Amino acid sequence: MEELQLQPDVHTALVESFPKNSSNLSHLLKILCRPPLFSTLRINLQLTDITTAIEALRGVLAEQCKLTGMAEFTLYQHPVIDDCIIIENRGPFSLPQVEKEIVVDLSCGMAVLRGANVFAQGIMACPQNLRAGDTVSVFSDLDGKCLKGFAGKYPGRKFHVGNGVAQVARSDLFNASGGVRGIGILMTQPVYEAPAMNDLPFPWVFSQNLPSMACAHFLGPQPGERVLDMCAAPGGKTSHIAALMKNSGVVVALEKSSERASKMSNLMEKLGLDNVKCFQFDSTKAVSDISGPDDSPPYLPASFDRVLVDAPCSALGQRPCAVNRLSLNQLKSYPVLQHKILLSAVQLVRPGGVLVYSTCTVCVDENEDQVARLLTKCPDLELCDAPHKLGGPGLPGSKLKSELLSKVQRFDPSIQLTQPDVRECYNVDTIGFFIAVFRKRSSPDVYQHVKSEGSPGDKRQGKIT
Ligand SMILES: C[S@@+](CC[C@H](N)C(=O)[O-])C[C@H]1O[C@@H](n2cnc3c(N)ncnc32)[C@H](O)[C@@H]1O
Repeated sequence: MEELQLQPDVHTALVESFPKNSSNLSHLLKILCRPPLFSTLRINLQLTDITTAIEALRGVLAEQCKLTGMAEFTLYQHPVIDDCIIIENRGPFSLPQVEKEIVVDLSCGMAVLRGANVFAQGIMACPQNLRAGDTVSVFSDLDGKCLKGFAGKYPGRKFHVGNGVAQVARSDLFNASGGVRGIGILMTQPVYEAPAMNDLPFPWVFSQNLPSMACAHFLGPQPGERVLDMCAAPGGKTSHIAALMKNSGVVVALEKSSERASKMSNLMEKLGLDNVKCFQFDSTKAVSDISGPDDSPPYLPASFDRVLVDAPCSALGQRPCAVNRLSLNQLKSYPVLQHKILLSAVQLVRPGGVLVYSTCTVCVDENEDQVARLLTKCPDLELCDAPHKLGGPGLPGSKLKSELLSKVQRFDPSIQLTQPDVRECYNVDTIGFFIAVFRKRSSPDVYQHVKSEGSPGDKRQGKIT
């Protein structure tokens, strides 16, 4: 695949929204098609230390490599984000294609590019005579048109993601009982070599992109505080925040989708994080003059020390992504929703408290322009420097004042890598992402409910009357 494919009107809108002199959008769309050259893992340092974690993970990944025949991977700790382990991936490799072809759905194809094996449920087409042990070439269906059970060589648009060894026969894949589960193809020669991250056998490890890890660190939650995560499922950042708080204080996690909220709640239980309270709730309605019972939403203004808005977004920073079927209406809906959630967030954070806004998209409307809009609407908000500089500055030519561009962090994988050593590129060759950190100044008329300067944590202890 050459370039991320978008609906034509979405592509036009994106081109028009990008400041003309600031970035090469076409180069960015090419990079978004490829996986990052690093995988990252977050370690819960409450449960283990980083040296032990690296040693244990090295052992597990070495076993994986023995099975696939790949060379071992290099692992090391991020120099600034102390709970982050970086793994160097490899590729792209130009590979021969073999006679037997497997076609997988697009999401499975993208997962293979990031190191996954092919799960049996992801297989759409395979030869009539496929047997366990056969060497196969794996292709990703581009248009979502390959029907499940197709036999023979699929003639539609597809691209090669690597070669592997079938673990099952065709008869096990497509049968009346819905087919087997588990690994269908063990990827021995993927176009990009990366470790398989699912099912790592340790309770202290969580597969997470570097900018996502940065969000919780930039939020800076402290043990004993009250923290709100307004768009929380599946719970990656919530669980990170809870771990950084050493499982003390309270993390309230709101999620609009009931299915996603319930999965998140199960994840928190599995991770043993008892300081998290999960609620299915619409965050645009999370602030009210009358609070919910038993610390459930909605909440009074200024109820939280820190608030994270990891907003619903167009996700146009996700990598690798060969095709995005987002409609123009969907694209246009995100800035409006994000602004509404942010306005609730601003009310819910206490004076002096911290608000972090993040998206996994490259769209200016959802990033720099959203920050500019919020600052105009909320004079009591101040854009701050994050504790670490990992991403680059905001896009010049956006609505954000030029003197503020260095305060936001845009993770733009298309920017020219200047470091000669690949090991220095892990902060750049990431998914596309954006983070802004705000602090709220005191503004008594807006926060008339708050009768003391104490933190909301104090309120629970009866210190605010
Ligand atoms: C980018 S995802 C969050 C990812 C999450 N923070 C993590 O790190 O795992 C955005 C989430 O916001 C949810 N969402 C969308 N609109 C919402 C709303 N009005 N209130 C609360 N959650 C919402 C979506 O269902 C989605 O799960």
